Amino acid sequence: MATDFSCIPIIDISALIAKSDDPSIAEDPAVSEVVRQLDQACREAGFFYVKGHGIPDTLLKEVKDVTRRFFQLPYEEKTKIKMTAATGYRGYQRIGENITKGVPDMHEAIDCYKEVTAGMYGTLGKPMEGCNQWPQNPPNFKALMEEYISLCTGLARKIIRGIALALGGSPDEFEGQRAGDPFWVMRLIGYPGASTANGKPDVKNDIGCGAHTDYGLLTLLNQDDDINALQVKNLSGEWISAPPVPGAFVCNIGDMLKIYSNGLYESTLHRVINNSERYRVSVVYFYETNFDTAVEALDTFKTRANGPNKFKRAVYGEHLVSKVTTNFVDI
Ligand SMILES: N=C(N)NCCCC[C@H](N)C(=O)O
Ligand SMILES: O=C(O)CCC(=O)C(=O)O
Ligand SMILES: [Fe+2]
Repeated sequence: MATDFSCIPIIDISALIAKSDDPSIAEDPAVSEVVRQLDQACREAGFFYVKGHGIPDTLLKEVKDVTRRFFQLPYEEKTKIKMTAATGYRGYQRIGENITKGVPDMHEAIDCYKEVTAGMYGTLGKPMEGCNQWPQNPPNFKALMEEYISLCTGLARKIIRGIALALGGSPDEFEGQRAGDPFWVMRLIGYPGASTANGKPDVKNDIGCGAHTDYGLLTLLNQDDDINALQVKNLSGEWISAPPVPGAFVCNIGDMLKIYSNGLYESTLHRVINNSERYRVSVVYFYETNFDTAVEALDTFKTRANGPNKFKRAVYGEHLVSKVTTNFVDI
């Protein structure tokens, strides 16, 4: 449940990282303090920063630098890995191709998804079937991103174990059928500076990405240092800035975790407006449930105390497909 938060908390999760697979995790005082902070942040804002996460700063920078260099290439080069329905919505989309609530977003991106092989999830998974399309240069682009995805998957799993405890469940609540085989999405995104987007320097407020919620469990956002562009909506309808905190990820709750928590945790609306003159890059990793799992409120004392089920059960893959197949113009 979002409140009138005015800033987004920073949580040092190092104790949780150290103990996440320890059988005594639930009794560790330092972990309990992290869990308390996660619970508070998820209830009040649905957004928080994490530091002490263990992913090297050099890697956070490298994935952004490689992304930035890709977007500097001429359009003809970028469109060699064009995203279409036939590629399973994987690949490059130009500025204005992604639409949010009917309005074109002022960003370009490479979208990647966990591989879906033919017939893997029957008709449900058909639109997402395909392999990712990676740029040829630098030659280690694919390997670098796969390494990053693997580290983000491990990190998100650990944070989700903490969130399971925060919800009054067992740390294993999201293993197995729920998210033991987590689907993932990664978006490499570029937002032109205000002047480039408009052709003149004085016009502001072009929407880099319109107000939306994320679709799955937990998002790990690695945003450019020094540019303040991400905004998060609080209960009063005010847009609160989520400025970059170097070395930290911005984390936020997705629609599936809202359902699992029976609305105790909100998937908070957020948007991007790059009013700076500079081109902004973000690398966004989305940790999701199993593709074909049906999601409904967990049965823990906290979710039960929040009253009868507030949301209809949802199948994550259906939710994703309904978004992906309506998110783009002209493809
Ligand atoms: N996989 C995720 N969460 N992508 C978020 C993209 C948000 C913009 C999209 N046009 C929308 O309207 O959802
Ligand atoms: O670039 C950002 O800061 C946020 C992007 C985002 O919200 C998304 O891709 O879902
Ligand atoms: Fe988002």
